[in-house]
Amino acid sequence: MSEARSSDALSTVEEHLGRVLAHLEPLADYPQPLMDALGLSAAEDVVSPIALPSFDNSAMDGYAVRQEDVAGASDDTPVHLPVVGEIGAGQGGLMALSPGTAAKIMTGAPLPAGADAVVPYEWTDRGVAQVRIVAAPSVGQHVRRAGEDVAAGDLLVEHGTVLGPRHLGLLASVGRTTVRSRPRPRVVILSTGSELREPGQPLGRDTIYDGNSWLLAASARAAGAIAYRVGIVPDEPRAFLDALSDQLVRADLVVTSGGVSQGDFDVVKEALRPLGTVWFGGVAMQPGKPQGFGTVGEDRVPIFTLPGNPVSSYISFETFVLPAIRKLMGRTPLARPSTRARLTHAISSPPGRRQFVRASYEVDSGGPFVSPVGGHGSHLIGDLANANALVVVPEDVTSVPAGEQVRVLLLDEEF
Ligand SMILES: Nc1nc2c(c(=O)[nH]1)N[C@H]1C(S)=C(S)[C@@H](COP(=O)(O)OP(=O)(O)OC[C@H]3O[C@@H](n4cnc5c(N)ncnc54)[C@H](O)[C@@H]3O)O[C@H]1N2
Ligand code: MOO
Repeated sequence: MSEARSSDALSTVEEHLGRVLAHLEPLADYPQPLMDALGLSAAEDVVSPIALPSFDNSAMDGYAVRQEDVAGASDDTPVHLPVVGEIGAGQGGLMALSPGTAAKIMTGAPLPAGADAVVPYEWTDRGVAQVRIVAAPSVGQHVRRAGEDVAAGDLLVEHGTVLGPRHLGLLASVGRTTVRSRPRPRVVILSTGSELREPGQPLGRDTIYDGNSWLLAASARAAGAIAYRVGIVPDEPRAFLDALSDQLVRADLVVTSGGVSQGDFDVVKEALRPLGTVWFGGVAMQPGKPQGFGTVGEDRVPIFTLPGNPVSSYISFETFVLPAIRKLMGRTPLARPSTRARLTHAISSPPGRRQFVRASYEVDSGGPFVSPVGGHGSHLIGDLANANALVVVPEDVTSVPAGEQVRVLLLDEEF
């Protein structure tokens, strides 16, 4: 962004999101230790270097046999075989089984050459020198064949897969120690406002606790980022710029809240405008109209300047910052997918603005339904905490009657 601009005309949500996404590229991938890759997007096709199982082995504790030696075994016609050895898991070497003999074998131990079945202990007298066998396995029974699960060269994890516990377990099982993936973006969060105090500190009559930096840091972490919550910066442009430049070294993204509307102490606007690299303007949405986005510092770190009202801040995060974090991480889809539900109570909405209505989403025998929670005020954080969804009312709609099917964003759903 080469110069600061602002305009009275509102951008649409899509225009602003486009403005944001155009400035972001996925972070460079590198091989990460398996545990660090949990929840990240794989940046390689992982092909198995080995087969699984990698050798024929026993599925039961019992005796390795040649099936033809025990084919007739029953309670009435038991078969007796000399026991020529014992093979535990992790032991085995290259032992071969001669015709007419059995070897004790434990679950997971390699099947000796010549053996083609395993008789479980339960079908025997568990003999040590000689074993009495009263039932016959079929050929191959209780044997786990090399390669029956995974063949060497199989594609294990496709590029773009979000790595979960089962993927990581599989990668470790084929001997991988790392997997190429995109790192978690480091998101620095700053709250501005001389009225703010840290939770735990005493409050005066004119001060409030800084809820936003926690709300935003938790949202960033929930989105998969590493969140650095810097906390409170007073309404002084110098202090804000100092705090910001201290943080840039560890930031892939900066998110501020407050100080971007029309007030006399709008510190973020005042401090960043002269840089000429941050756009400030209005977006046709409610809450969340005053927005800013651009880059700061030599490395052009992207910065979001979100409005200070807590609900505005949160909904701005959901609408713009969440897709940005997902783009940096190489995750798709970028935006939270929507679903549809029946609206239980009528709602009104300002013309020309996309409204995000806090709501509670449930499903009963009549299908999904959604009920507005609390009022419209952007300060109503108590109501926000009781919501699990946002009803999206389009810009050209000013009222929606009860019973209508509406578009809903489910806030706690993985995607
Ligand atoms: N004359 C106008 N006034 C306002 C307009 C407008 O268009 N014309 N827009 C309103 C809207 S909409 C919003 S949203 C807010 C955005 O204001 P700022 O981004 O400048 O935020 P502040 O003024 O700093 O704070 C607004 C409000 O939020 C509280 N706040 C701020 N930070 C925190 C925090 N970290 N934790 C909890 N609460 C916070 C702050 O105390 C204020 O009450 O502007 C409207 N005004
Ligand atoms: O847009 Mo403000 O964000 O309505 O409260």
